[in-house]
Amino acid sequence: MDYENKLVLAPMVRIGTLPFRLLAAQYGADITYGEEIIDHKMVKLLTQYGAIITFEVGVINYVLVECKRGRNEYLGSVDFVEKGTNNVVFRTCDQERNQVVFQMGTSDAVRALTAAKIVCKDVAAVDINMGCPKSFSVSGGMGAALLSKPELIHDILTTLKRNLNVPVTCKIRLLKSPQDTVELARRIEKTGVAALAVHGRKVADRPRDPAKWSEIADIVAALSIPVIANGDVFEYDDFQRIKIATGASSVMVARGALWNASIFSPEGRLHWEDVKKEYVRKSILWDNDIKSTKHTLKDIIMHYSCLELPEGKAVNKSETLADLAKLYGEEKYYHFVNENRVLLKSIYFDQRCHQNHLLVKFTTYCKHLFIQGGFLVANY
Ligand SMILES: Cc1cc2nc3c(=O)[nH]c(=O)nc-3n(C[C@H](O)[C@H](O)[C@H](O)COP(=O)(O)O)c2cc1C
Repeated sequence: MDYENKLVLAPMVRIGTLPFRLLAAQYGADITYGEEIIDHKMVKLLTQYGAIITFEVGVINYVLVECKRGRNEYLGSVDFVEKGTNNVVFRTCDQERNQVVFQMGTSDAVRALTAAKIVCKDVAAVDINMGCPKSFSVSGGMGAALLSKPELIHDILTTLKRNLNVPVTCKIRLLKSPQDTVELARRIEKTGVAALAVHGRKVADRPRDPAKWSEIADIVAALSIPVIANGDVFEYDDFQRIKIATGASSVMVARGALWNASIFSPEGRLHWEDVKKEYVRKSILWDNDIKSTKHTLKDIIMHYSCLELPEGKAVNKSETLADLAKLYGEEKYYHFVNENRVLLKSIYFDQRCHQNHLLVKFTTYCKHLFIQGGFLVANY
């Protein structure tokens, strides 16, 4: 993975699922971070039987339950599914294999490595979130809590770096003084990370406080690894502005992309209503989780309009992707995608039963063009 001159979609909880990442990539994002996933979601210690590894802690026998990786033949995706609940914790696909970053929340090197090993063959890089100020993260010793524990940072990053074959990075916030941030960044660089993303705000700062690009510049000047600058990029021209102001190798954008993912397009932004519709179609195509789809739509609507208006209320009331398809006039598309999924899956399985590998390969290829390409379906 190359971190020079890249436009990067920032990690965003409940937003950065597969459809949103592909949307950003379609408009020009080079690297797309997934939403933060807590390592506990990938690996669990349970006091029950029937799992992969058992070991003793004190007098109790624990089992390590890992998320199961599988190809979803319906969608053409790779799913990591929580055992027991069958909830999809992380969904990706071959199309984004070389640009998707798996971001993780962790407070423990061994657990982080166990979780990262489950996904590392399907992603371009693994990143550790060291900036989240939310109490859920900090109280669990994750996110911004790590910023005051350089030994633990070192432990986590070196453990991942030594044992994974993909680049390892982390994303930090600014510390109280520029000197402290630079010192921490230097320690992080020594762990061998491939790049460092810096959100130019301090832990106590609010999103409305201006990002401190000059303090990102101090870090860039002190390091030789690529720095990814993040904070207050709202227009395409801001990519260049922040690069010049900080000297950073690459630029990461969160809210600017959430509100209009076509921010990455050098040809200029599309109308947000069109981008939103494209997001709905991609959510249908990849059978995105309804809660996350609604959450993303509500964030977009709140920015441009108001949730109390009819569209916002209708999104709130929607219970399924079919409801959203109806709301956005995408019913034909919804039925087309779902009917053809069933058809392609049945051909695929039929042929697999006959063990005709060439036919299976051909059908998989057609399916790839047909379903994953999205454009064929989207133009329907
Ligand atoms: C809705 C939302 C969710 C976020 N979730 C994450 C996350 O999962 N991991 C993370 O490191 N930062 C997360 N952030 C922080 C952003 O990645 C980014 O650092 C911050 O918003 C500053 O960038 P911006 O000024 O371009 O918005 C989130 C931000 C937003 C707005």
